[in-house]
Amino acid sequence: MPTLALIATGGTIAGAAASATDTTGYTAGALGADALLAAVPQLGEIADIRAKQLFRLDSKDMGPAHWLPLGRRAQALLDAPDIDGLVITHGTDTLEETAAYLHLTLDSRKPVVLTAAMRPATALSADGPMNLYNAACVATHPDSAGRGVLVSIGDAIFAAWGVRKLYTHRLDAFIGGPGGAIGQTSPIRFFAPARDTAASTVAIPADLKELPRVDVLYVAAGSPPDLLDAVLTAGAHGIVLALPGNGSLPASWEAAVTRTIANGVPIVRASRVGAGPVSPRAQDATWGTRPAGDLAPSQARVTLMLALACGDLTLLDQWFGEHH
Ligand SMILES: NC(=O)C[C@H](N)C(=O)O
Repeated sequence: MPTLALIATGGTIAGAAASATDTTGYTAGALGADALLAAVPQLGEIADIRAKQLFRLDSKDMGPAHWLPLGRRAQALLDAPDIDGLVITHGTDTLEETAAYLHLTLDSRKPVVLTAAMRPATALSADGPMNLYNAACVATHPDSAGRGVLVSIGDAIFAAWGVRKLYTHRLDAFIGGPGGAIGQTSPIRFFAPARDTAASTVAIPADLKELPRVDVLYVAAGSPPDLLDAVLTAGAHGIVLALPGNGSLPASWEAAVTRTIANGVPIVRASRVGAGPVSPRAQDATWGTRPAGDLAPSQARVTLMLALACGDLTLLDQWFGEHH
């Protein structure tokens, strides 16, 4: 029987409310890893699971300060010869950021699967137990190896790269590139063959205490470019613009963006639209901007933080340009 490590970080999957019909007024992360496992005795049929409670957070309160220890803990478990795969339970709100961080920093061919839930564990028809079960099935499946970090939620499997939460309430809240499906007739099916994702991972400096600050600016119709000054004054080392449409930079922003990049602060063109890639434009060469490709602003920010942490912005051209 395979051995899986489970890292529990909180989220709605571990949420508890006062009543079974309350799906909004609950405390995320109230239940520990043992309670999550106890709710799914069937897990014992597919793996020997070793659980570790790392955080008990609503993922709205997670950030770079949590990614660093989570990543180090995950790497140590993946390096252990007696561990065959890793499942991480997480809140849905910032799951896409943690997934991107782990995807770019974990160095292992063993499966790593994040899972979450949209209803608290105490709810009628809670979705967490099935999601956890499915995540364990994915993490023990031979086809999951070498795919980088995966996300399993709502009977779907997503690659971490490009996954995003699109719906505030739906149980299948996430979208992403072609991943796979989990169903009754064909238990686990990946839509594309595995690719070697090892080439896209980076080794962050072992003594790194914090990731460089990168801010996301939401550019609404008529938003003034002096928003850039606000985040630069606050100490941003990089900026991601959540721009209208296909990462369309308003004419009124061009001079300030070009000047900011010339002063050594990289700027990424992402889109505030909920789905679809941002394509390269000829003007990127003039402005110095980089298009975010398949990544939402949230994941583009993580990627820029890591490139800055490694002191190598050329990593961005590889990361934004590729499907991982
Ligand atoms: N569905 C959820 O998990 C939402 C919750 N606020 C969290 O991200 O922790």
